[in-house]
Amino acid sequence: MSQQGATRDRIWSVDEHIEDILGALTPLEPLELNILDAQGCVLVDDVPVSTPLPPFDNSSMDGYAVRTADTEGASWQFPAVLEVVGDIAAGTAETVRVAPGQCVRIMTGAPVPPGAEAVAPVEWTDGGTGSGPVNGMPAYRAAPEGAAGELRIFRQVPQGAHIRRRGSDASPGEPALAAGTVLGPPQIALLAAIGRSTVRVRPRPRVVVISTGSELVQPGQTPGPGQINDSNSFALTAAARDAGAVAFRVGAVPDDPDTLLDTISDQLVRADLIVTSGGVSVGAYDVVKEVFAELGTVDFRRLAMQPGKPQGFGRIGPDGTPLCALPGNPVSAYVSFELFVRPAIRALMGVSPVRRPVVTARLAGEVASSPEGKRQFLRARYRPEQAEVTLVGGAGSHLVAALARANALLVVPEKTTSLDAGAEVQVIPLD
Ligand SMILES: Nc1nc2c(c(=O)[nH]1)N[C@H]1C(S)=C(S)[C@@H](COP(=O)(O)OP(=O)(O)OC[C@H]3O[C@@H](n4cnc5c(N)ncnc54)[C@H](O)[C@@H]3O)O[C@H]1N2
Ligand code: MOO
Repeated sequence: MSQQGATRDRIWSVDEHIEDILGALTPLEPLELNILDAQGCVLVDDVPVSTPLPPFDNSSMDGYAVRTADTEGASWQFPAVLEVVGDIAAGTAETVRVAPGQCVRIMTGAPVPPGAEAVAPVEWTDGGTGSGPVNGMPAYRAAPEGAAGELRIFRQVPQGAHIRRRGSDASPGEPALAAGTVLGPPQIALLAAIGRSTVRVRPRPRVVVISTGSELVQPGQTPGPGQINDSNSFALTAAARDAGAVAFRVGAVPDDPDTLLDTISDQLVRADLIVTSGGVSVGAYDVVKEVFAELGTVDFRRLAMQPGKPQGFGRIGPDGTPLCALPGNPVSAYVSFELFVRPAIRALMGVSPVRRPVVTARLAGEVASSPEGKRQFLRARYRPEQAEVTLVGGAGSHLVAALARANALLVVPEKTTSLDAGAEVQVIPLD
């Protein structure tokens, strides 16, 4: 057999294909992004705390800033009586000194005035009403007189009570976030809190999704005889977004080499990765294979898996943009995406682990037969509470309705040709 023939006849394992794809990719160059645009991205540099958090001593309660000695022994029968000498709202810059026998009305988040050592919540006081404890303060506009007058405090106020100290959450020089952190909402909160408006991250890859097939029409159009709706471009675009990419759905291109080449050439400018579906098998109109096999930079292989046997991966265009050519059957395209494209997107983002976790579960029902020598990915419903998994639909790679009812893939290893009910199996949850 010729060398070429040997390569053509070779069957590659799922793991070999994943490793070849990952080995060919390097994370995208970092970009300075607005912190919200950086959501889900990986931080490239350590971010130190640049400003103390909280930035100044402030009150954690709506109440009165006091000198603690003035409240010593205060009780319901013998309240401390203090003069209210000011009113500090959050955002106020001016400060009033609290002298012995005085207090200042203060709001949550407002700076603690000099002289004050603690805050008495308004509920510990008469709120200046001259009667018993109150539940809150009247609005300033309705009762501006609440900012002055006499206040009774019914409890002794401990030193430092209800004061959030400057720097008690984070101090300058401490690490705020380490390089490699994936920015979720709490991390974005911290960046904003320390005053960072932008941050250097590996950006989300821009993924262009193109489906191929002259039989395809777009949802909303009426399929003619022999035509079907293009579902892959939607599934793959959604899956790319789910994996963290910025995805562009180009839609369906007919099985015409020139149209496909023109379309892809137009898309290269906005693509870090191109994903195609269809046209990779052995038919006379398998346009993706026809176009890219000729260029020589995309390798088409058969894998020992079901669904998803025919696969292509390589580089195209002047910048060597990576391209994943997935098979057209809807379940094959989706499963291939989960196994190969999702890790590729995560590798480009610098996120780890790149692969979805695999869990062990008990099989409810049986797998009557599975092809020997192929790793089979059956659609399934996984119930984590019971660590149990049930098959959904059959093995056919056209079963898109069953796919929509599944939330996991059940992995049947290459050497396994059937599984008994109750068997311990490997499951890839998809959510
Ligand atoms: N003689 C052989 N025929 C086939 C083989 C083989 O080894 N020898 N492999 C089969 C396997 S396995 C697969 S998977 C498919 C892969 O085919 P292609 O990637 O070339 O895909 P198409 O032929 O274009 O389409 C296959 C199937 O999927 C439907 N399809 C395609 N695109 C979409 C879309 N965007 N949305 C919805 N459905 C789509 C298409 O209509 C076909 O029914 O080849 C087997 N054949
Ligand atoms: O590999 Mo195909 O994906 O079995 O239908």
